[in-house]
Formats: sequence, C-alpha cells, structure tokens
Amino acid sequence: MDVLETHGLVIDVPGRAGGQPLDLRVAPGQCWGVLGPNGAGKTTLLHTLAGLRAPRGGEVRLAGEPLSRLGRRALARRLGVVFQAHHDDFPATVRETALIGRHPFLSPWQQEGPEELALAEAALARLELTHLADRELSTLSGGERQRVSLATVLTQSPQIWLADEPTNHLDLHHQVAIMSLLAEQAAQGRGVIMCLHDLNLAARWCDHLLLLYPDGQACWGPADVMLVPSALERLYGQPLTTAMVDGAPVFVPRR
Ligand SMILES: Nc1ncnc2c1ncn2[C@@H]1O[C@H](COP(=O)(O)OP(=O)(O)OP(=O)(O)O)[C@@H](O)[C@H]1O
Repeated sequence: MDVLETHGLVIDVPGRAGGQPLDLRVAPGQCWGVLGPNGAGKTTLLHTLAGLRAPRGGEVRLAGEPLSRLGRRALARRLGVVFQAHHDDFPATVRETALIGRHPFLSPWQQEGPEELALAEAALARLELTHLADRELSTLSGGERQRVSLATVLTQSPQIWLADEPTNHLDLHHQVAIMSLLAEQAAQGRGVIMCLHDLNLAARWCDHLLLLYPDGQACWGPADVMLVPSALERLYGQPLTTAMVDGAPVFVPRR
C-alpha cells in the first residue's frame, strides 16, 4: 500500500486563482523531490501534506486513511517533518531536542527511558552531532541546527519524511550525507518527500520528481522521465547546459 496518496489535491496558495489537482502516489521505498522556483508552492504543499494547512480541494491519505480523520498524535507518529524555520521557543540541549522525536510514542507523564535515549544517541551519531549533544541549541551554527532537526526526525523514525530544503545551510560533505540518509530511509521502506533547489542533488538522489510551476501547473513521475532539460529550463526560466557525470545528468546554469 502507498504510504501517502493525494487525490485531486489543490493546495491553497494565497492569490493564486487555480492550480492543477495533484494525484500523487508515494510507495514505500520511494524518494521524491519537489522542484520549482521561489513562490511556486513547495512549502505550501509540504504543509498541506503534513496536515498543517487545509487544501483548497481534494485530500491526502496516509496508508489509505484520510489525513483529516487522523488525530494529531497518530499523525505525529507517522509523519516526520523537517521545516525551514527553526522555532527555539524554550532553552534545550541538542540531546533533549533529539529526544522530542520520541514524544509522540510516550504518554504525557512518561519520562524518556534508556530505549529512547539509545535512539537519540544513535541519531546524533549518524548526523555527526555526538560532540554537541550537551550544547544549548541556541549556540549552534545554521548547519548544525539543521542537522539537529534531521536527528530529531531520525529519532522519531516515521514512516513518511517531509523535508523542506533539508540541505539548507549545509556544507558539501553534509549535503551528501543528508541526501544519503534520506535515500537510505526510503530504501528501508519509508516514503520520503523533499523540496530542493539543487537540481543536481535531486537528479542524483531522488527516484521521483514533482515539478511545480508558479502558475499552479505541475507534472510528476520517475526522475529519469522528468529530468528533461527543456522542462527544467521552463520551470526555472533559466537556460541550462547538461552533461553526464558518473551516469547521472548534471545541470549547470548558462550565463
Ligand atoms: N500567509 C501568506 N500570506 C500571503 N501569501 C502567502 C502566505 N503564505 C505563502 N504565501 C505565498 O504563497 C506562495 C507560495 O509560497 P511557498 O512558501 O509555498 O513557496 P515555495 O515554492 O516554497 O518558495 P521558496 O522556494 O521561496 O521557498 C508565495 O508567493 C508566498 O508569498
């Protein structure tokens, strides 16, 4: 069964008249990239898939169940979200923040035990954050903070990952590490949907792509079918030069 489906989904982008209904099917093991220029609605789509924003039409289903019928706790167990804005509302260390990933699985009065701690420590190690585990979140750099967000979702271990520009703020090594992590999560039978601005990361790591145009038009499918230079040039309004490197296409903007 698909981990996530949309049926006639029209996202609610303020000021946009129409919008092509989206009928997406994300199967276990698939890694989807959402591409589009600034303002196309990528974040709005992720918020809609996460149940944080009502669609204008249609519906989202998780493992066949309409999102609207799932309670917040059930959603928090199934969906992991890595968003762009970081809200550090209260002081917390890196370890305490990663442990938040287990909260949907604990009763309100239940303390995190050794099992939760082991999951958090493993996630911090995977994100190369062990040396920062006792640091206050507010003292971290942008890239370190981004990796803590990913470690928190890894600790949560959801069936579906929704990630808004997960490589934001990251250096090259960590961009590759994060894309590997997300592809690995998919390979383990989860569904991954991420918004990306880097076409080359998408071409190398995503097996499915959704192209979102600023007028609400969209097309989606297997990555090798979607990575057509003319379609991408139209998407970004930017001429591109294409080359093959290590068997994957590489797109370079033309000056
Ligand atoms: N609360 C709001 N009020 C008015 N306009 C909004 C609001 N939220 C989003 N928008 C507009 O909706 C459009 C889509 O925004 P969204 O953040 O989904 O785009 P995006 O594709 O993620 O862009 P980016 O690549 O810049 O992150 C934008 O034009 C944005 O200005």
